Amino acid sequence: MTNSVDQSYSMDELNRESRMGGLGTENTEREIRRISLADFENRRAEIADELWSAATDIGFFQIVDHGIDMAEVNRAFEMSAKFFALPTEVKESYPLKKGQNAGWEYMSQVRPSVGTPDQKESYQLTLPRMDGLWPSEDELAGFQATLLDFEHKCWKIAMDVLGCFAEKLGFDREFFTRAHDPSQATYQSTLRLLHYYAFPDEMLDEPNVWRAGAHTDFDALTLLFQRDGQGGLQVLPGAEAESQEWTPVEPSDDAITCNIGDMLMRWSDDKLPSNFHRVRAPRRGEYTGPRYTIAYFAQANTDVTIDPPLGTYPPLTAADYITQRLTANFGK
Ligand SMILES: O=C(O)CCC(=O)C(=O)O
Ligand SMILES: [Fe+2]
Repeated sequence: MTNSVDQSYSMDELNRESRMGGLGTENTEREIRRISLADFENRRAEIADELWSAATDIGFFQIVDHGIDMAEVNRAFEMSAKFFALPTEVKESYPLKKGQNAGWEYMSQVRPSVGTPDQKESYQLTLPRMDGLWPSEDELAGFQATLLDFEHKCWKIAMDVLGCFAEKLGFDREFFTRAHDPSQATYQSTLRLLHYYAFPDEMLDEPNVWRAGAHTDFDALTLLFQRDGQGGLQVLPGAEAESQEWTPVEPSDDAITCNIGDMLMRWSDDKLPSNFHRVRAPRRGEYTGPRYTIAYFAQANTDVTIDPPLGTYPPLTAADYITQRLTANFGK
C-alpha cells in the first residue's frame, strides 16, 4: 500500500466497528420507509426524492414494486436452500477464494464488533471469479442459470437506485452504471446466498452469539431479500449511534431492503450514511428454524476511482478501498 492510501483512511474510521458489540436496546419507533418503484421511468423524479430522503435519514429503506416477479425470488431462494442442503463434501469442493467474494464458506466470518463467528454459511457469486466454483448440473440442475439471471436483475435495480442518487450528488444519471460494469473483468459486485443455521435449544440462552455481528457494509449499495417470518435484522442509525437503540427491519417477501455501504458514504462526501446493522439470535418463544436471505452488494469495478465531488476524501481506487477494509476487518 502506498502512503497516500494509508493517510486517506483515519484509524477512527477503521476502528469504528470494534466498538459496536454491545447488546443495546430495541427501538421500534423509527420508521423504515417502503418506497414503490412502480412506473419507474415516468415517476423517476418523485421516486428519487423519496429514496434520497429515506437514504439520508436512516440509510435503510425498503423498495416494493421493484419488477422482479415473486416467482423468480422464490426460485432463487429454492436454489439457495438446495445448495446449502448439498453434502458438505460437495460444498467444500467450491471453497471461498479469500478476499475474492466467490465460493462457499461456513462459520468463517468473525466480526471485530463481537469477536465470535457468525452462525451461518454463505455462497458468493462474483461474475469474473467463478472458475471452478459452480456446482455441476448433476449436483444441482438449474443453479447457475437461475443465479446468473437473478444477479443481473439485482444489478439492474441497484443501478436504477444508484442513478437516482447520482443526480442528487451532481453526477450524470449513468455515472454509477458505468462504475459497476458487469461486462468487464474488473467487475466486483457480489450476489451472496446466506443460510443462518437453526438455533438448537441449548444455544438460545448463550450470550454473545449472533447470526451476524454488528457491521457496516463495504460496498456502495446493498439489496437484501428476506423471507416473511424470518426476522432478526436490526439497524442503528449513525446519527443516534450513542443511544445503542437498534431498530428491527421487518422482513417481507415482496420488499427488498436497501442500505448504503461505506463506499457510497465516502463517494457522497458523507451525505449518504452507511449504518451499523446486525442479525440477532432468535429469542426463546420465537421462530428458531433456519433463516435464509440473499444479498446483492453493488461495489464499483476495481479500477474505478472514488473521487468525492466536495473532496472530503482523497481519490482512491475501488480495489485499494476494498483491500483496506478487508485488512482492517480480517487482517488481524
Ligand atoms: O442477512 C441479513 O439479514 C443481513 C446480512 C448482512 O448484513 C450482510 O451480509 O452484510
Ligand atoms: Fe450487512
